Amino acid sequence: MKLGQWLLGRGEEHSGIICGLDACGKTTLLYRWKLGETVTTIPTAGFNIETIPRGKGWNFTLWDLGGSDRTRPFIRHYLAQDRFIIFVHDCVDQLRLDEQLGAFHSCAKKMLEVGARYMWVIFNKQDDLPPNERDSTVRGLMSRYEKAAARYSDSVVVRVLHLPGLSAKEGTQIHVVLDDIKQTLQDSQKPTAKSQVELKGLQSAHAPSRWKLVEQAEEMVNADGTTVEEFWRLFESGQLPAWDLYNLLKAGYFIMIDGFRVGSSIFNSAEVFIAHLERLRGIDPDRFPIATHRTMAVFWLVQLQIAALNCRGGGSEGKLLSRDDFKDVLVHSPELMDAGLWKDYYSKDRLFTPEAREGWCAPDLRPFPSVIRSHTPYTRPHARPVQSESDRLVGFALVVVQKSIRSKLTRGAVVRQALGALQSSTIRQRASQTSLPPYSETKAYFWIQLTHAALEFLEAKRPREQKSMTGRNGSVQALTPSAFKALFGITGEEWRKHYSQSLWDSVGARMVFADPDLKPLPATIAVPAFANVQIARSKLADGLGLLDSGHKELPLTEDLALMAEVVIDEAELVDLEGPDGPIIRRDSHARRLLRLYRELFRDATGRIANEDDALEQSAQALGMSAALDCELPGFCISGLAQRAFWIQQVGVAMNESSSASTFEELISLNPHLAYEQLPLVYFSSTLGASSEARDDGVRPLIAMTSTREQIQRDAQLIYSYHHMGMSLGPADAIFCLCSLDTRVAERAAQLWLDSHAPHLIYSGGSGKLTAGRFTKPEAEVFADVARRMGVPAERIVIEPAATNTGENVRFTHALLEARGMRPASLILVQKPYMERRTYATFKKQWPDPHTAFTVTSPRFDGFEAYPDAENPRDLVISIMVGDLVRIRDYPAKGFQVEQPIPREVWAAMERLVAAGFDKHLPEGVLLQN
Ligand SMILES: Nc1nc2c(ncn2[C@@H]2O[C@H](COP(=O)(O)OP(=O)(O)OP(=O)(O)O)[C@@H](O)[C@H]2O)c(=O)[nH]1
Ligand SMILES: [Mg+2]
Repeated sequence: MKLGQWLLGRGEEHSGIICGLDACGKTTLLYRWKLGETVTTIPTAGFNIETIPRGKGWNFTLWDLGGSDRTRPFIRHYLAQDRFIIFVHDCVDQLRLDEQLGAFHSCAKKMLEVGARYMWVIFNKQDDLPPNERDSTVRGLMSRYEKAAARYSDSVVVRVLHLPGLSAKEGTQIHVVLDDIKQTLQDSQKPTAKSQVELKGLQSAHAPSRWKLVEQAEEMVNADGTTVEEFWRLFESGQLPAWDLYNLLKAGYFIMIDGFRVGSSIFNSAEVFIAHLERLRGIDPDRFPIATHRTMAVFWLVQLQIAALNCRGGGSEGKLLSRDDFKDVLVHSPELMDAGLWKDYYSKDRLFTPEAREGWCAPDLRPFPSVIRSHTPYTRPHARPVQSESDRLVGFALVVVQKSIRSKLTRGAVVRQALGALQSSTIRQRASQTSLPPYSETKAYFWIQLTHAALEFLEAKRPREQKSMTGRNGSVQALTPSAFKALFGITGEEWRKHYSQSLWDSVGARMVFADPDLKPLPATIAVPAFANVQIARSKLADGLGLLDSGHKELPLTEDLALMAEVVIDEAELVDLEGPDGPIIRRDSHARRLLRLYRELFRDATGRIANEDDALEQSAQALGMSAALDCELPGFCISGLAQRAFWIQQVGVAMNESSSASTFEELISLNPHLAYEQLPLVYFSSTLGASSEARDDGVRPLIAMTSTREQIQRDAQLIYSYHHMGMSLGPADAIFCLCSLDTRVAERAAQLWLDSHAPHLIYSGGSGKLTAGRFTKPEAEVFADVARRMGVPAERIVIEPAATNTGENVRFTHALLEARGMRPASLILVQKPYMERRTYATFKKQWPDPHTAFTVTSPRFDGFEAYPDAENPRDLVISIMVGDLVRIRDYPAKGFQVEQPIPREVWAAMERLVAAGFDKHLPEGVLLQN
């Protein structure tokens, strides 16, 4: 790639951002350049953008950023490595000199962050200075800025321009500014020895070129012929032909997907990943040298997670992600092929510390990207079908009017917010979608007015009909844009009755609302023919059907921006009481968000104490949501899953927006938070509403499959494995292993009553589970059951001391020996899911090698039928899981004979452990099979 292209982006496009405090003259300057005249300006709520030709293929695209405190932080969305800044200083505004310099510093810092190179500082409104002071004032200011700029001179070129008399209003000297910019950029394109060195330096500061990575990713993917199963087998057995980044990512991806499916957090998946790496290192430390590094493991899994979600966002909406998708994900996010990707987030000093190895450390350079961001339309410009301008504006107007009807704010306030939101989002989207027409205040306002007139008609004039027309709740809130358009027969050409084409499209009408030149705007619009009502009703039903199916797209950027504005304004009123209670509803989203925000900062005023604190806190919030051991008192969102979701979202947003120091800033930088139905973008509605989501809490960010079903399937699989299903013949004795479950006692007694054997042995003292619940040894409780069922006491042998299966064997064998009993065959009776372990233990430990064993248990119709009040489902699953691990590990210790464990059974166990059924694992166990 050519140096110039690299510096300035593709082709000859040169983009810059005009910055400076409010009212310093940015908009005036922009339109002086664009139109050659002075326009009447209002404070810019969002942005203006214009393209200004500068001779022979040189075009400047200039962004004019509103200078208010509220809009200034938005610069981070627009500044890029290849964009320059024109910083406008207002010479007249001497009271705010320090504030102006402060704004300059924050621009320079943002440039450092993104690696932008050039900034121009100009001094505006010199026409307003007394002529005799002009020169000295400007020179004084210049030296202040030059000094300030020196701090950044290593990375940023700041050109402080001396242009006597510069005035945007009068147009004096302003063209020299663009000339200087052009000249400087042209010069910088001529490769000099120095700039090549700089280029090299900058590139290695991090990041191989994206093309290289794309190439590498594609090469690896094309060369990879192994099937998913084959790969996993090779990985598990330590036989992968190469242990490179690609295979590492692939293994990490598989583990992440497995974790996702069972709802375990990235942190848990990282543990599984680490355990695998340790295992491989155990197999062959030379081939698999990667040592445990928890932060690094989490880092890569987070990157894979984001890549997976991005890829999913790119097309296969709603489809479950699986191991098979790895190649797609990688090609979609080739940056994963950059082994130094972590350098964007961590300094070496932070990453290579014992703490980062042992535990998880938050990144110190830049927070991880939030997953949601990649779903927002402005980074995913093609996510939505391209709409016509009128469709887009009608849809927007509908949201605005619906909001204004519901909101406590005045209609004027909502509309003002809406226009600002629309303006900035239009401009933002135009950056990636050049076909989008520019923002026009007149057009936007026209459609709002028209929509308002229509809804006014529905809402006020004809309440009864309105109900039948708008369906559900009889509320205009339920109207979808298509239903609305059908209902009123809106074609998108309505403006023609009111405006001439030339006024409609004029630059002036874009800037400020222009009164119609043909006919005044309507106050209300009547519903046309009845037929339209029918169409509308069916379209509305469609819309509602969609709503019910749960999965949602994130709304358009402008809708989000408006929602954000409303949340911000409502939040300001949250603490106010009106005559009939709080002004803002108790269950309003704004109230919840504000509360969560305050909780997360643990600071009643909602201000960040300092940046480190904020980072620490949001890192904690992430951890909290992962571990879900956090309860927010009074945070009234139904269900832990929802709560965890919002903690995660707000936490990530806080982590990301370190520049936001207030709730207001946080929300305007992260407007998606204002969308109440955000969880539905991730959760399917069924899962979100399920009782597990309410009660259990932990769920993956996206719902891959119902976790309950998966747990059910896995539990059944392990249950069936443990249950050996042997057929029974006559034997010398029935040997019952006692526990909490007296149904086992009954089964054994029944076998005796059915004459399977002359003797009935009960063995068991008090185990972990029965201690404190039975007042006497298990064997005695069990024997009581048998006696009640009619087994004579003299046929019952009681061994009341054993606390585990090994002791059952030894103690009972000794007891029988003492009585001179040497059974040649035993029927072992146990709980269904402990058959196999019991059998394997007796086979190994029973001192008489000639004794034959069969094993049985009470009958149940599958796993679901087994749990009861005394043996609750979750406990049983945990025990089954623990026993499966013992079946693997105990032969090596000499406790049991070997039993083969099918792979799918083991995998089911791992999923259950990841889902939290790990309470009965043997101590210090490693789960790799
Ligand atoms: N005397 C004088 N006034 C100017 C000059 N440039 C702009 N103004 C005036 O300053 C006021 C603010 O100008 P704008 O262009 O709207 O300022 P802005 O920087 O875009 O302000 P925001 O959009 O609020 O950030 C207007 O009244 C302009 O007429 C100038 O060169 N000289
Ligand atoms: Mg402006």
